Amino acid sequence: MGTIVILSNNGFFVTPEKLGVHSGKSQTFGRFRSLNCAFSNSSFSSASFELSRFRSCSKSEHMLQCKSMIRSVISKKSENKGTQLGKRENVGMRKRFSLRLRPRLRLLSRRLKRVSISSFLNDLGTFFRKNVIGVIVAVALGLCYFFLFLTRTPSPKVVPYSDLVTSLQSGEVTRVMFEEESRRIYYNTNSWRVEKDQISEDKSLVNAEDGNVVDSVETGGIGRRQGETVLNVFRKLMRVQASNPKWEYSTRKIDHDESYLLSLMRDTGITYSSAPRSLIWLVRSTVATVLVFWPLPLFMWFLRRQLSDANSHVKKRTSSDSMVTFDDVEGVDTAKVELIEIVSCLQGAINYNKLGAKLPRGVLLVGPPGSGKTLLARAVAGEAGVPFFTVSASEFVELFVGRGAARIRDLFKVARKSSPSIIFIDELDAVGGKRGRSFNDERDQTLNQLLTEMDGFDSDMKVVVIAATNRPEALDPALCRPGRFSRKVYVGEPDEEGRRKILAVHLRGVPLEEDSDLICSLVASLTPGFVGADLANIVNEAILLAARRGCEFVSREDIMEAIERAKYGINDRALGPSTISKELGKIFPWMPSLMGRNGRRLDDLQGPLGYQTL
Ligand SMILES: Nc1ncnc2c1ncn2[C@@H]1O[C@H](COP(=O)(O)OP(=O)(O)OP(=O)(O)O)[C@@H](O)[C@H]1O
Repeated sequence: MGTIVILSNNGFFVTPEKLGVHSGKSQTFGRFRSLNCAFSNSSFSSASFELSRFRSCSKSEHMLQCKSMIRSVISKKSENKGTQLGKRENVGMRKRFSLRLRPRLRLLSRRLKRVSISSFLNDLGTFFRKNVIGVIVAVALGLCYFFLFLTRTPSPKVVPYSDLVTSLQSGEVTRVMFEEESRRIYYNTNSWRVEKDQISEDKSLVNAEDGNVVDSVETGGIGRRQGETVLNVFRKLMRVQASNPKWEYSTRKIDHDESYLLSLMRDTGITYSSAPRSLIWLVRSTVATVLVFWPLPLFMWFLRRQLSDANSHVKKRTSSDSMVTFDDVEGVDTAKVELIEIVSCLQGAINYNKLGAKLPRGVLLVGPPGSGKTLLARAVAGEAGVPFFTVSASEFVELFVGRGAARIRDLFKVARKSSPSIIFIDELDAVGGKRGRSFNDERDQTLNQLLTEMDGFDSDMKVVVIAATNRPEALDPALCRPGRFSRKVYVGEPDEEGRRKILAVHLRGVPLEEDSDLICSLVASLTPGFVGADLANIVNEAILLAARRGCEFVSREDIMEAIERAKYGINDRALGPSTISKELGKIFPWMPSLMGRNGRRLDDLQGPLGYQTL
C-alpha cells in the first residue's frame, strides 16, 4: 500500500491513516489550515476539498490516482510561481518559529500583566524603607565612584629631579609650574608639544570621519557644538581626559635648590609659574580616602556593639522577677525535692556546715525537651529569694576568640558579688560539649573558663550553678566530675498521676464546662508519653478552639480536638474521631459496645463520659 505524504505547517508528515484518525473538529481545522498554507493559491474550502479527496484515495487504495493528483497539483503550483517553493519553505520556517514563539510570548505577556507597576513600586519602596542605611551607603559609594571616574586625569610621568635639571640645561623644557603647598614641580618639553600636536591631528581626523565637529585638543574645549548628541560630548570628554595630560613630567623638588633652579630658568628664558593645588584634586583625594576607609567605621561600630553587649548582658538578667513557685511545677517530684533542698541550704534553713558538708556547686537537670527543666530553675529563683542569673549557653558562643570566656568571667564575678545567688545556664551542651572534637578554639576556651570558674568558688561562697541539657552524653566529662555538676537530676516524662497534676496546674484559671478533675483524669489517661509542655499546649489549643467558636467556656469537645491536633497534626482530620475512639476503646474496653463499627454511635445515648463527637 502506498503512502501519501503531506507536509503540514509545523513540519510533521501526516499519513492519510492519521488523517482518518484525526477527525475531531479542531484537528481537522488544523490540518485543513495546513493544507491551505501549502497551496496558498487555493482557498480554504478548496484545500479542505483536496484533503477529503486524498482521504478517499487512501481508503479506496487508488494510490496511482492520488500520486498523479499530487504531481499535478505540484506542477500547477510550480507553473504558477517558479520560485515560490523556496519562498514557501522560508514561510514555513517562519511559521514554525512563530508557532513555537507564540505560546512563550503569550506566557510572558501573561506574567508581565500580573506584574503591575504599582505593586513593583510598592515592593521597591518597602525594600528601601527596610534597608535605608544600606541604600544610602550604596548610593553614596556609587556616586563617589562615578565622580572619580568622571574626574580622572592621566597623571604625568614621574622623573627624578636630575632629569629636570638636565632638560633645563639642554633647553628642552618649554614650561615649568611649581605647585604651592607641596614640593611637586610639573614641566613640559619640546617633545611633548610634538606628541600633543600629533594627538590633536589624529583627533581631528577621527572626528572628520565621524562627521562631527569636535574642538581640538589644543584648545581643550569640550563644549557641545550644534548637531552633536550628548553622548558624543560625553565620549569626547572621556577621550580628551584619557589622552590629554596637562603636564608631561612631574618631579619632587630638592630643599634649598630653588635659587639654582630659578636662575637656570631665567637664564634659558623658560616660562615658569606657581599655582595652588586644584580643587578637583583635593576633592578626589578626599573621596578616594573615603572609599578606602569606609568599612573601618562599620567595623568599629560592630566591635563596639559586641563589647557593649558582652558587658551589659549580666546586668540585664539580675532581676529575679519571675513569680514561678514549686507549686507551679508538678509531675517531677524527685527533681523538686532535690532543688528544694538546695534552696533551703541557700536560705540557711538547713545547716549543712554543722556536719562538715559542702553546698553542691552545680546541679545538672537532664531530661527530654519540654519536661520542665527551665520551669524548675525558675521556680528555684522564685522560691529562693536570692539573685538569680539566667543565661542561655548559646549566648556565650561568640565570633571573636576570648569573648565567650570573658562573658563567663563577668557572669561569675557579678554572681559572686551578690552571693548567695543562683546562676542558671540553659542548653549547657551549646558550650559544654566534649573538647578537642572541632577546630573551634573559641568554644573550648569558653568551656575552660566555665570549668575554672566552677572550681574557683570558696566553700562558703553560696553560689549555685544550675544547668539544663537534653544531651548529657554530649557533655565534656570534666564538667560532670564531683565538685562541678556533681548532682544530676533526671527530669523525665510524668506518669499518669503527674500528667493529671500538671493539667490541674494549667487548667487553674480556665473556665470549664465540666468538672476540672474529670477532665484532667480523662486527658491524663489519653496522653501517655506527653510531657509538661505538650499538656500546656493542649490546654492552650482548647482555649483557642473555644474562643474560635465564640464560647465563654471550654468544653470537652474542645479539649478532645486539641488532643487530636497535638497527636496527629491539624490537617489530618480523617484520622481524628476513629483513631481517638480506638484509643478510648483500648482504655475503656466497654466503650466500643456503645458504638457502631465505624465508630459512630448507634443510639442517641451519651457515653459514660458524655463525649458525643466520637
Ligand atoms: N512539670 C511541669 N509542670 C507544669 N508545667 C510544665 C511542666 N513541664 C513543662 N511545663 C510547661 O511547659 C513549658 C516549657 O517547659 P520548659 O521550658 O521548662 O521545658 P524544658 O525542659 O526546659 O525544655 P527544653 O529542654 O526544650 O528547654 C513550661 O513553660 C510550662 O508551661
